[in-house]
Amino acid sequence: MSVVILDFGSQFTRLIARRFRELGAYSVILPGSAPLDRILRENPQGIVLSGGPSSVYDEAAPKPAPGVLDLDIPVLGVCYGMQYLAHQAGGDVKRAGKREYGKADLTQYGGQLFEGIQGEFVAWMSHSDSVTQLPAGYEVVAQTEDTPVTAIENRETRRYGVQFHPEVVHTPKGGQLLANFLGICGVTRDWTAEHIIDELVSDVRAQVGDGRVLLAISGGVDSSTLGLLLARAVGEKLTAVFIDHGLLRLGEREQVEAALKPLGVNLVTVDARAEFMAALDGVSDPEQKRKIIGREFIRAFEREARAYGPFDFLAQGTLYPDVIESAGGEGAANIKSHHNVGGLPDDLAFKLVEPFRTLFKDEVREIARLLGLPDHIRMRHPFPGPGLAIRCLGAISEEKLDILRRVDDIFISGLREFGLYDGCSQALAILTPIQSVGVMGDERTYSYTAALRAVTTDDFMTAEWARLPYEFLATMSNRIVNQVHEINRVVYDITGKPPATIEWE
Ligand SMILES: Nc1ncnc2c1ncn2[C@@H]1O[C@H](COP(=O)(O)OP(=O)(O)OP(=O)(O)O)[C@@H](O)[C@H]1O
Ligand SMILES: O=c1[nH]c(=O)c2[nH+]cn([C@@H]3O[C@H](COP(=O)(O)O)[C@@H](O)[C@H]3O)c2[nH]1
Ligand SMILES: NC(=O)CC[C@H](N)C(=O)O
Ligand SMILES: [Mg+2]
Repeated sequence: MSVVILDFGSQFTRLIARRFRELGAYSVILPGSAPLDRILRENPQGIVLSGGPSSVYDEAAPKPAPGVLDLDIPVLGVCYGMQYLAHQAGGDVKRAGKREYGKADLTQYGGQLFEGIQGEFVAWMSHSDSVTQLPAGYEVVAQTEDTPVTAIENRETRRYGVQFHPEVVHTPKGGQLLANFLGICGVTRDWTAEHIIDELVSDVRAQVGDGRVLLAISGGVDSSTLGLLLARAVGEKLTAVFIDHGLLRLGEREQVEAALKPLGVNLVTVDARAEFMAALDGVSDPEQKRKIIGREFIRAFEREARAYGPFDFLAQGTLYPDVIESAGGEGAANIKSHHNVGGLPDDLAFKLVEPFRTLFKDEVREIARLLGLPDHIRMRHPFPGPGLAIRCLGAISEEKLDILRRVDDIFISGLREFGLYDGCSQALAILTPIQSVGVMGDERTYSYTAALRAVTTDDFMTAEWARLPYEFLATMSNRIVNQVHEINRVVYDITGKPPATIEWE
């Protein structure tokens, strides 16, 4: 039993599935045009039609396959999906005079979808078209100032539509609305992270068969959790490879080895420092750096495959944000090439095993908890695969990496010492190429500026800069300038994501 989500190209389709998972419901995303028999194979108790960039009145507008809307099960249309329901039932959809983008308050609401919801309802909108004429059998159940038809329902046929996006965090009561839809569908909400683990294990077994797997492991939460999952799925056929590319933090190699040992995965550490440094020599463009790092990772895995292999599969702890930022979504823009997705070389000889590709970080942490990953790894701040290379702006050098390593160590140890580490989702130091004038011990200095950054976020898709106490920042600034002689100025980054990103490159 499931809910089938038909994808018409929205940026948020995966978030609908994610909200259902949070509510304990199992859902499957299929292409918008999936044939009826494919949908029926999922035993759907309800169908969601996602949003999308098209307009329903366009000739080429995507549609569900014939017969899908004749099924006698509840259907929820979101944005484009609602417009499609209205259009298909004989209503009218037109380009609205006012485009609604961002937050809107519902001026009134009621009906089955909103049952039990009270108080103000903030809805997040992103549309240019609106339903201008209601089809027969439907009634309007919510409105905003600019959009008279913001939610519709037809109780008899159990067809529902919302113009806003209940799946995004900016619609705070959207989860309740989706829960109401699950109730209307009669879905039993017993789908838990344990089920997800069982499903991932059986998917991996089906994909890998008798093949051998090389797991790219970093000591971070995603790949360590994957290590435990793969140990359960394929056991002995697994070799975990940790690359020291010379871009790690102070003492990190030893810490990672010590942390991974008790997990019982078969671990190989590879020293690839010379190869990475040679390949990055003189390269200053951030995308080029990322592509080179992606390629060097694969070349290093290939060398290990020759030594310990052969391996048919390369397993990586890739998450959904890595994919979408690397332009992996339908029509999505390339923000930056994550080394494990957009940075992969074209001639990749391994087949990829990436069971977490559709999940978000907090979901992986929940899986990690159930698989028994120790908390010090589970709650560790993420550290990007390209490491310090994307925090040492412009062309890197051993000297610059060494400066950055010492600054980073002071900042991260300081956060722990002051009990602030767990309150931030991620913290980092950046070495800027800016040199400026200072005065130390009555002498003129002309040295580098270090930047500190700390953010809070759940899913790393959006983030706030952390409001660290001034006293703490003052202590950090003092320690850094006193202990790292190459630095004479420290700044704190006060930009959210968007408009900035978490890493500076
Ligand atoms: N030094 C490394 N050696 C081997 N594989 C790595 C290394 N760094 C990253 N990877 C691979 O790239 C993937 C993506 O890196 P990413 O940093 O997003 O995840 P992570 O390190 O597992 O977790 P976290 O995000 O918490 O740091 C990892 O899951 C892992 O498969
Ligand atoms: O393994 C990785 N390979 C990469 O190429 C990469 N780029 C960014 N990140 C991490 O992803 C999250 C979002 O970062 P941004 O806001 O900078 O895009 C943050 O947690 C970043 O540290 C990466 N992780
Ligand atoms: N987000 C959406 O689904 C948008 C639907 C449609 N393209 C509109 O602009 O109204
Ligand atoms: Mg990492």
